[in-house]
Amino acid sequence: MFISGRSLSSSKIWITRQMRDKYKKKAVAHNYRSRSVYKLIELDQKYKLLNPGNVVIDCGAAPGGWSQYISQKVFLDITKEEKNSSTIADDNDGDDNLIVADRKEEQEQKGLVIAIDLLSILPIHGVNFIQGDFTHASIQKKLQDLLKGRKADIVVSDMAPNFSGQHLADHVKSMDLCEAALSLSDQILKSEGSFLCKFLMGGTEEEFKKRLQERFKQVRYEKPDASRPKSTEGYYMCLGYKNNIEP
Ligand SMILES: C[S@@+](CC[C@H](N)C(=O)[O-])C[C@H]1O[C@@H](n2cnc3c(N)ncnc32)[C@H](O)[C@@H]1O
Repeated sequence: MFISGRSLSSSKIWITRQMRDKYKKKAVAHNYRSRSVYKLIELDQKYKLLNPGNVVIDCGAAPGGWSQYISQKVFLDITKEEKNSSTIADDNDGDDNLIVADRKEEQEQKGLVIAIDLLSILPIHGVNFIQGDFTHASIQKKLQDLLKGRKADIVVSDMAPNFSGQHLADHVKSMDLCEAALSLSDQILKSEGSFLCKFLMGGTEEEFKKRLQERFKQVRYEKPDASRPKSTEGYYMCLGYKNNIEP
């Protein structure tokens, strides 16, 4: 018997795994749309990637877990910080709340988050969503239009191809998505900007890493705790874009 393309026994295994998965439980408890948000959170905590007022591009965003977290960091951190300090100074007749509102408005004006995916997503506060194939010139043109000449602080890509079951073919498609994300970064990243991309291992990732090293001061391989050990996925975390690369 099949349920949504899975046999009954593999569906049972999938459901049991989901129920046991600590990141899945955390994502539900914190209203995140994906467990994979914890991969980004781990890397953000380690490298301090995302800050209020940043310009961020999220490639392969559906269902939206990463974009939710990015939006919180780009638009709302300032509110938390200011609220904490206003708890200490509580004798100012609400002046702190005005400061919070002003600073928040300032960040909302400065910050820009653009998310792209083949699939649609439900709206997320502050996130400009483009539906379409990231590798198509028309989609990248829409992205450039939204940027209005501004440069990005960080480009993240959690894009993954539909798994065909043929490991080598999936690896090649995954590296093509990485190449597309890097090529966009060459056009829009600020000097000293960051780039994070997921890939499926399979042999050519070392070649790709060399090209990253030409462009960034630091390139590290990462396998966040939330990335399932059995999965062949890994991430390249790149810091300090050198900005002297011809696109
Ligand atoms: C692992 S999911 C991303 C999960 C996301 N980071 C989150 O936290 O919700 C990978 C996504 O990449 C998208 N994707 C794959 N190829 C793409 C392409 N060529 N253009 C845009 N999105 C693509 C898929 O549609 C899929 O939604």
